[in-house]
Amino acid sequence: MLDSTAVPSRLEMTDGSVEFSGLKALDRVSLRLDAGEILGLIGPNGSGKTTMINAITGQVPLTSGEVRMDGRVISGLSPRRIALMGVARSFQIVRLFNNMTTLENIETAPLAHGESRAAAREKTDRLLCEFGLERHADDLCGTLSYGDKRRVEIARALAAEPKFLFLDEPAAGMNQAETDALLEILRALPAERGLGLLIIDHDMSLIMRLCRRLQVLSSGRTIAEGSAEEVRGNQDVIEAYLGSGADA
Ligand SMILES: Nc1ncnc2c1ncn2[C@@H]1O[C@H](COP(=O)(O)OP(=O)(O)OP(=O)(O)O)[C@@H](O)[C@H]1O
Repeated sequence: MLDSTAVPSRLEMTDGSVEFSGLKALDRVSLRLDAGEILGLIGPNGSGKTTMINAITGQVPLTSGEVRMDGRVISGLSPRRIALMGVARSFQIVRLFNNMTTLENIETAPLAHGESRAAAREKTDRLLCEFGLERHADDLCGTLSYGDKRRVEIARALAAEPKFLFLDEPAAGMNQAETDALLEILRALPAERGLGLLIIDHDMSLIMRLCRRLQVLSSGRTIAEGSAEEVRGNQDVIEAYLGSGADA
């Protein structure tokens, strides 16, 4: 049970900038994510979405600005430290240990967090069941379908019991039935686990079905924030997507 009197965790980037050899991938962007909510981060190709996740999780350094978790500055810490503090992610391109089984891949997360083998195994078994992966428990991850690999990656991220989870195109490569099943799991996570979920996706129907609040990036800047309806009707958003030639 969640303690309803506890102040929910909050992750905040304030005026974050990231430069790559002079290119401003992020330009003074602020973002807030509270435990218990799902935020959709959208924008045309190259608008800075993945860089935003990389900056918060410590994979790329901020040129200026800061990231705080519950008031404590975490920018500048190593990705491992940030992960241990409760910020987990999946990658646009799945990163699993292909020569390890599904069970072993998921189990690495609680073991890396210092849990006993028995506790790690119990947690892994529950996640295998929740994600419908039991029949693949002993299969090497390299042999799984792309959709199954994505599910293993998300299950592994959850096995670390994060406070915040960032998913970069979680349903990429899944068919409609798999996508729908994943959506049901994702939708329940904030309430069930009290975590804050940030989802990046180009699939607007997925984003609209999952997220109450959206933030839109274009050329490294925030151009709109609000509900799906507010964002959809925003002129800057329409122009950004038209300019990129992508579907809004
Ligand atoms: N490691 C890097 N080195 C140099 N430039 C980079 C690097 N990572 C990203 N960029 C550039 O930064 C900008 C933002 O890229 P980013 O991947 O964050 O965008 P995105 O919104 O996630 O795009 P997509 O929707 O295509 O995944 C792009 O111009 C990209 O080419």
